[in-house]
Amino acid sequence: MFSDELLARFLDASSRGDVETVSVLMSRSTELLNQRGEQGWTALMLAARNGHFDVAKVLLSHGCDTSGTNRSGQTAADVAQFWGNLHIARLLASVPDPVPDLRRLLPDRAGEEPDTFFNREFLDRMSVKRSDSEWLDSKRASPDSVFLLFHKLNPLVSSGAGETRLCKLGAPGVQELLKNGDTVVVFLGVERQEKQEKEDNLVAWFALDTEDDPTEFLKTEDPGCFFLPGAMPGLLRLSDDDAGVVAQARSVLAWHSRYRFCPTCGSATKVEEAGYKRTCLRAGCRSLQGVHNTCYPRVDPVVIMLVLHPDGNQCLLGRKKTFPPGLFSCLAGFVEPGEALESAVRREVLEESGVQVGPVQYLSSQAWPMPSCLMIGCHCVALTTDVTADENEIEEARWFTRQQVIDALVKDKRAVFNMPPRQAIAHLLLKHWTGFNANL
Ligand SMILES: NC(=O)c1ccc[n+]([C@@H]2O[C@H](COP(=O)([O-])OP(=O)(O)OC[C@H]3O[C@@H](n4cnc5c(N)ncnc54)[C@H](O)[C@@H]3O)[C@@H](O)[C@H]2O)c1
Ligand SMILES: [Mg+2]
Ligand SMILES: [Mg+2]
Ligand SMILES: [Mg+2]
Ligand SMILES: [Zn+2]
Repeated sequence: MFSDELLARFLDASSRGDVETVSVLMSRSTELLNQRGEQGWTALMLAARNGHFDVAKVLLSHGCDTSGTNRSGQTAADVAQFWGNLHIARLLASVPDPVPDLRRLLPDRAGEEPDTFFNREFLDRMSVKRSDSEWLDSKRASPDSVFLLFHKLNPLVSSGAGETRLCKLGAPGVQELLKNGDTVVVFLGVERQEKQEKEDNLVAWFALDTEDDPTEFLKTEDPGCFFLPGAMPGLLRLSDDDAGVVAQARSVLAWHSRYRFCPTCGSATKVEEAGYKRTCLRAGCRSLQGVHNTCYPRVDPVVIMLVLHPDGNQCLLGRKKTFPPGLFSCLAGFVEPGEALESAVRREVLEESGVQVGPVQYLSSQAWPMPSCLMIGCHCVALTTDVTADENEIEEARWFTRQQVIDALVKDKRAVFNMPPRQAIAHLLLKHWTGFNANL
C-alpha cells in the first residue's frame, strides 16, 4: 500500500522530471506506477505533458500501462503529441500494446466452415410442417417415410464394410410402437431434393425411442441390426453422413425422456409441434403465459478452448480422471446464465487451470448430443503461465509444444500424449492451431 502523500510526491517528481525520486519511490511501492492523481492523470501522462523523456523511459521499463486515458480520453501518447513532445510520442508508439500483440498469436479463422462430425445435415427440418397435423399424419402412414428407432437413446444400426450405418425402418417396422399413444414420434425433416418436388413426394424422416426390452423386436428385423451400445464412444462409430441426424434425433428424444412433466408445476404435459414442444395440461399454469423456455427442447452451450501460451509455441491441455490413459484434450465448461462466451472461456480456464486468459477468438461450433450440448470452439491466449489444476475436475493440466501436438496428430512414436478423436471439436481446435492441413 501507499499513502496519498507518497502518491502526490511520485506524481510531482514525474511532472518535474526528477528521475531519481521517481525511481526511489517506485522501489518503495510498485503500485504507484499506474495510479492517478486528482486530475485523473498518471505519472506517464505528466511526464509526457512536460517532455520528460527519461522519466517516461523509467516508467515504461517498469511495465507502466500505456493504454489508460485521462478524463479527456487522451492516452499518454496523445498528450505527448498534443504538447509537441514528439520524441516521447515516438517512444510510446514503439511500445507494443500487450493485448494486440497477443492477438497476433491467434490462428487465422478457417476460410471454409469445417465439415465437423455431428454437424452434417442432409435433412431440411421444415419446421413450418410441425404444426400441419394432416400432412404429418399422411407422412407417418406413407410407405416412403423413414423411421429411426432408438432404445434408451441408442440408435438401431447395422455394421458392414467397415461402416456403422443407421437402420432405416418403414412404418410397418415400428407399427406396434406407433399404436402406443405414449410413444413420442419426432419429425426430423425431409430429404433435400435436387429439384423442387411436390410436397407429396418428399421423403419424411421420424425418430422414436423405446424403453421396452427390444429382444423380440430384433428377432423380427434384419439379424445384422443392433442398438449401438453406450453413447460414448459408441456414437463416434457412426458414419459421418448419419452422425448429424442422430445428433438431432437423440437430443430431442433425450429431452422427452427427461422432461415428461411440466418443470413449472409438475403436471402432465402433451406433445405438440411434431415433438418440438411439450405443453402443460393444467389450465392456468405459468408456463402457458408468454414464451416459456421449459416448453422447448434444451440446448446447453459449452465453451471449449485451446489456450495458447504467450510465447506462441505451446498450448494448454488437460486430462479428466475419466479419460482413457494418455489422452489430453482442450479445457471445456458449461456457459452459465448471464454470461458472455468470452467470460465463460476466461472463467472456466481460470477455474480449471489457474491460468488467466486475454484475447478470445471463436472458430466454430459442434452439436454434441450427450445429451444436447452445443460445443463452442475457441482459441484464446494466456496472460499468465503457472498452472494449478482444479483437482476436482482435472487430473492434470500442462503446456505442450506445437511439435508435441504435431507428433500426437500424426501418431509419431515420439508422441507424448494421445489426441482427442477426430470426431471431437477439440481435435479440430488443435489441428487448426498447428496449421497442419494433411487429411489426418
Ligand atoms: N466435443 C468435444 O471435444 C468435448 C470435449 C470436452 C467436453 N465435451 C462436453 O462438454 C461438456 C461440458 O464440459 P465439462 O464437463 O468440462 O463442464 P464443466 O467444466 O462446466 O464441469 C462440469 C460440471 O458442471 C456442472 N454443470 C453446470 N451446468 C451444467 C449443465 N447444464 N449440465 C450438466 N452439468 C452442468 C456439473 O456439476 C458438472 O459436473 C461435457 O459434459 C462433455 O460432454 C465435449
Ligand atoms: Mg470442464
Ligand atoms: Mg469446469
Ligand atoms: Mg463449469
Ligand atoms: Zn405446468
